[in-house]
Amino acid sequence: MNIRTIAVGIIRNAQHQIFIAQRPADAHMGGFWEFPGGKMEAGETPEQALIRELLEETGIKVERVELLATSQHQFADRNMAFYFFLVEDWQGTPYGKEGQPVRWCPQAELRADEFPPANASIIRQLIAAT
Ligand SMILES: Nc1nc2c([nH]c(=O)n2[C@H]2C[C@H](O)[C@@H](COP(=O)(O)OP(=O)(O)OP(=O)(O)O)O2)c(=O)[nH]1
Ligand SMILES: [Mg+2]
Repeated sequence: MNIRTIAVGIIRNAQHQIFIAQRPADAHMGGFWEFPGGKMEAGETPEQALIRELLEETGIKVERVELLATSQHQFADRNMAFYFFLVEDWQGTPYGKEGQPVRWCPQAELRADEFPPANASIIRQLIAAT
C-alpha cells in the first residue's frame, strides 16, 4: 500500500485558540473536525504543501511554521504520514474558503473524539501543553 503524506496546520492565535474546520460529510473522515491541510503533491516539501493548502482552504498567507510532530497512521484502506505544523505567524484572516464550517477552539478545549483517530496523539500533546 502506498503512503500519502499529509501536511496539517495548527493555526493558533494570541488567545491560544486554534482554528478548526469540519470535513464534508462525503469526504474521507467526513463529519470530523480537522486542522486545515491536505495531501503533499509531487515536488513539494511538507512545508510547501502546508503553505499551499492553507491558502486554498483558509485564505491565509503563512509566514513561519514550526514542526510540532510527525506520525503515521494506518487506516483500513490507506496509509498516511502526517506532519503537524504550528502556525502562529500569517497574513490575512482565516475563514472557510471552501464553504466548510469553521470555528476557533481554545487549545485546552480540543476534544479528540471530534477529530479523526490519527489526531489522537497530537491532541493529547496540545492539551498537555496548556
Ligand atoms: N487536513 C487534515 N486531514 C486530516 C486530519 N486528520 C486526518 O486523519 N486527516 C486525513 C483526512 C484525509 O484522508 C487526509 C487529508 O486529506 P484532505 O482531504 O484534506 O486532502 P486535500 O485537502 O489535499 O483534498 P483533496 O484535494 O484531495 O480533496 O488526512 C487533519 O487534522 N487535517
Ligand atoms: Mg484538506
